[in-house]
Amino acid sequence: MLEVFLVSPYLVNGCTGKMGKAVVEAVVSAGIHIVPVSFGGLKNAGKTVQVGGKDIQMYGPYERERILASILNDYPNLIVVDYTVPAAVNDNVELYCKIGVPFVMGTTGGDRNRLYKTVESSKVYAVISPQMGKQLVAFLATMENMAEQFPGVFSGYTLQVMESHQAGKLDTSGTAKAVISYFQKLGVSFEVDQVKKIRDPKQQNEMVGVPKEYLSGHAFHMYHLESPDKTVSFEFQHNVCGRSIYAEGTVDAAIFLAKKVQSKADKFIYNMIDVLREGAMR
Ligand SMILES: NC(=O)C1=CN([C@@H]2O[C@H](COP(=O)(O)OP(=O)(O)OC[C@H]3O[C@@H](n4cnc5c(N)ncnc54)[C@H](O)[C@@H]3O)[C@@H](O)[C@H]2O)C=CC1
Ligand SMILES: O=C(O)C1=N[C@H](C(=O)O)C[C@H](O)C1
Repeated sequence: MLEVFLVSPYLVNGCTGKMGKAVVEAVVSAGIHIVPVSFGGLKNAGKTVQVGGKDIQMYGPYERERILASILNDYPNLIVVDYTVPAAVNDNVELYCKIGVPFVMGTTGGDRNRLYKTVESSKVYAVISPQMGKQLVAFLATMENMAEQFPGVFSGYTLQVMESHQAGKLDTSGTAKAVISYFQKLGVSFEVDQVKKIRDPKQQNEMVGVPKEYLSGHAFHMYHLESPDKTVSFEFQHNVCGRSIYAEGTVDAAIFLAKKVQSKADKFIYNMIDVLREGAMR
């Protein structure tokens, strides 16, 4: 039987940011309709900006409820994509849940426990993940499997974590936090505040090896494990330059979510491992 699937229009919040722009461009090139509205910070409120060849009307923190409700009325299949800032995560999720609009949350940080509680009590469909890149999601899934199958296998090992991102990144890597949670299940004693964050472009280029052209948009991660007697060590690295891997994954997440909404799936909250497992990443 042929699958009947209505392509949903997407509204991308934070569309003037690095990820917001990359996602709008990926959505446009996938031939999906962009709703020409976006919620951002105060700086752009009231402005019309050009992103991905579209004129997009920006709104600040005020009037958001009225605007989003009216957009959902005009576009009942709407999917919201959020790439804003950690400080906006919880307010945004509360708004999406209040209005009842399905959303993809790519923004990291904020109070993650509160975020999940809000979504759980609202029965709004959502994909929430600090990492949208297909191969990186597969790495997270592998770590999750190892932690489930061999809990405690790295007990006594010491862990060092380094992450380097563009100077403007406000929080500690959400991906590193996820990986650390798996290492904790594997028996390693390590807290997120022990992560070495590198935000200085000179150090990033000279010490970490980030190419100069990607200093303004990169995500390099290194995890080094060592046995108590220092005779055994492990190192995991994932280094990403640019934004396209996440933008493509976000489009996959939004298409996946639209299908879940339209099929009235029993489960409401998904992560990218769910999207990958269902074969929904191109
Ligand atoms: N899930 C994933 O795979 C990825 C997640 N990210 C996350 O996405 C988020 C955004 O990253 P970038 O685009 O690099 O940041 P950015 O700083 O380039 O963009 C942030 C955007 O948020 C807007 N903004 C500022 N204050 C706001 C507010 N109060 N409400 C709504 N919008 C506001 C800014 O105007 C800007 O458009 C970060 O949390 C980052 O960690 C980034 C890359 C991949
Ligand atoms: O801010 C970024 O750039 C990134 N954020 C995500 C995170 O915090 O894990 C994903 C990737 O590291 C890029």
